[in-house]
Amino acid sequence: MLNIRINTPLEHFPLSVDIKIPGRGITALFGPSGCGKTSLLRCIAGLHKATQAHIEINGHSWQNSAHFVPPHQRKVGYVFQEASLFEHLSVKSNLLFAHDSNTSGNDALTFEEVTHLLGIQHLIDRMPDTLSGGEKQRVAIGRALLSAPDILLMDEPLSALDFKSKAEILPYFEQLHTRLSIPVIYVTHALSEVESLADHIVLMDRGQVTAQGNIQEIMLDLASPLVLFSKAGSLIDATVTQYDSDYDLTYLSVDGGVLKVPGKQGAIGERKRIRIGANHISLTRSANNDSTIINTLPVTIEKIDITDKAQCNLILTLGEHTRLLARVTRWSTDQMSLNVGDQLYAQIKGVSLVKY
Ligand SMILES: Nc1ncnc2c1ncn2[C@@H]1O[C@H](COP(=O)(O)OP(=O)(O)OP(=O)(O)O)[C@@H](O)[C@H]1O
Repeated sequence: MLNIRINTPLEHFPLSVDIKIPGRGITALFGPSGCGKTSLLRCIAGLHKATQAHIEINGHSWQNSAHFVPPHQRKVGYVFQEASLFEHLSVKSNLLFAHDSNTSGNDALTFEEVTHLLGIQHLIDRMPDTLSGGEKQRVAIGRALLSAPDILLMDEPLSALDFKSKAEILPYFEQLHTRLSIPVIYVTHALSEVESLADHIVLMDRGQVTAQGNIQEIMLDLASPLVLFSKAGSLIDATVTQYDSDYDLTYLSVDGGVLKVPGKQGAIGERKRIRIGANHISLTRSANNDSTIINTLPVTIEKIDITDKAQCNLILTLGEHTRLLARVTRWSTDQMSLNVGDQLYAQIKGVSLVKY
């Protein structure tokens, strides 16, 4: 567990945060440009000495009013936008540069594990200038991990990469996600990265935290800024149960029903995270089959929130414990006399798989 309380001036506003970050999993730090995300990472790493701070990781204090642990004594892996590899050293030498081989007692990853997880075994004899952007970034992540850090800080690690390299690197991040037993703080502007990688989220604006918590819950919190995004939606857990080769459809079991998605989407039993856009849900009172929409699930209205004159955000419960966000017009809410507690059918027009 990471406890961070910081109050320190920045150029235009103070950085004033009180955050608790779980001891494992990926926490996305998300917010507009200039809101203080990098400054927060620099304070955690000790690269910026906050005037008032209480930074504690796994019970060890890195900073409080009485002491300040210098950056080189903090076990931090730091990955930047641009992979800053030593150009005159081979990939292997880059990886071994800060390798701490005395840490085999704890849960640190070995050289073989890191190169395997990041798919860079075949690159170790190459020089950095022969690598693609995505490969360089994977090596930079490997180097950070091999220093056996207590925390991994990633500052927009994909933003300098083109679309193809991003798509290539994301599955490796996913692998890391399941294997790493240290907390990762991942700064990004891209909601799609948050949705596919994050377990937790800290939303920031002008140096302040506007929401923090489990990503699935924050996306459904009607008071959170994420709900107001035009691309607002819900993330739900699913398991692959069947593949229909006649129609090339994969069946995904979710709490409260089954969803069908086009194509072959993984092996039976594989767990997936799926996203359902709030604008992709229509509500009906009967489960009619008279539609081209293939996914219809029974839901109950838990909350209705009038967002503006035209639209309402609805929280729907599905199954035992799953909730969905739906955005409908205020006109239809009135026409259908929708009320909290109503049992309806959600016709789901688009389901996307966000986990690789
Ligand atoms: N060492 C510093 N001292 C004072 N102010 C700083 C310092 N470093 C950055 N700032 C200011 O703090 C604010 C936040 O900058 P920061 O780089 O932390 O934001 P960010 O959210 O990471 O932005 P981006 O997403 O564009 O990278 C900016 O106004 C910046 O000018």
